[in-house]
Amino acid sequence: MSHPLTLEQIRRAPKVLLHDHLDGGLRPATVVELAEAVGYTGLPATDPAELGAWFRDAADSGALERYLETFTHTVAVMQTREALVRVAAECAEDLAADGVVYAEVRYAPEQHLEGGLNLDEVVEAVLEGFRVGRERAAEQGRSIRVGTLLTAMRHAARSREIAELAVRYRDVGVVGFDIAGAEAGHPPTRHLDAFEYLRRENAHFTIHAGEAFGLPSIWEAVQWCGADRLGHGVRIVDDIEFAEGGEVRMGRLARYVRDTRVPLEMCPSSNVQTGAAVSIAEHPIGLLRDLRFRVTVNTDNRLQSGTSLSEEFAKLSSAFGYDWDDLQWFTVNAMKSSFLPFDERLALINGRIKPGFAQLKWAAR
Ligand SMILES: O=c1[nH]cnc2c1ncn2[C@H]1C[C@H](O)[C@@H](CO)O1
Ligand SMILES: [Zn+2]
Repeated sequence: MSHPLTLEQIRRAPKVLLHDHLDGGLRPATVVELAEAVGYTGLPATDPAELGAWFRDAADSGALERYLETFTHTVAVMQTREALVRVAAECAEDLAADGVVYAEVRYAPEQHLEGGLNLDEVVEAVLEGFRVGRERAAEQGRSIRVGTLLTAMRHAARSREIAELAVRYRDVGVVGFDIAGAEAGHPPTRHLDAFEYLRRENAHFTIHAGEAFGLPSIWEAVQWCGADRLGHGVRIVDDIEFAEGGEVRMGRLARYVRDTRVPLEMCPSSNVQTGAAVSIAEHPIGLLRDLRFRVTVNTDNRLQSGTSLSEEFAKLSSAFGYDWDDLQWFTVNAMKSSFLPFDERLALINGRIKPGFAQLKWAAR
């Protein structure tokens, strides 16, 4: 096995992030300051370092439902325009500092109405925040592009409304739609109306599926709802068997997902925390990459996992011996799978990703 790449090396690579939650990526210090500003007294700690540790521990629960409870605190402090602008601006800055050149960041507008904002005002505040963050990153010599995905919560009943919101803002920074939240008991077909509407509108969407629930959820997302991508999708391995002698046998759904190049937005650390994977070393990403599924690497929730995209890649590089070629493969997969227009995807692949990796590989000779 070759030497694993170091975190510092990986930070320099031009990376692409497709699955990152805005309300799962706040800086701990910002949570503390915003809570103080809005009079939220429910935080489990007010020291930023302690609070960061609390989020990681609490999210380390082994169950998605418990993991999701931690969002009560971040969502509570994201109820004003100022808070949303600040959180989005810092998100863009933090991703750019980590070497991310293109990101799709998601959040659920319906969760940010408690302070009196309406859905459009929420979307506009977040778009403004990304604009501010992008400018600040540019001033520091880092260029990042951020697209937004609007999420509907799968236990709620506002998905059609949120899908319409995503279409309304699609020319000004919103690039797609998603559903998230507790998966078991909330199948994607409950939101079929929203997905059919989006398809009629030629719009893009991804669905969290195959994380806390298995193949039926993935099958519904792909075959009934028409998802362009799968959030996680890790349980697709339930449709892959090893015969004696090591021969791999894939079921029809696994073959369909691989053969039609359905992108899998894999989030290794998050999966270990929610129990969707046993450990990073045993994460199905190793097998799925070997079988040439269209795998991408993502953070999910940087706060809850105490991670960054570079750290996710560093962990994978240690566990699986991934080198620059592998990282470039994951990155090009992600860029190809983004919801940007094709010519813009190509421009990022040829103008930033390939030259960036070529330079790193040249320096490592
Ligand atoms: O990994 C996840 N699975 C399902 N739902 C999730 C995950 N990470 C975050 N969420 C939820 C909690 C957030 O409040 C919401 C919108 O970002 O999405
Ligand atoms: Zn997620």
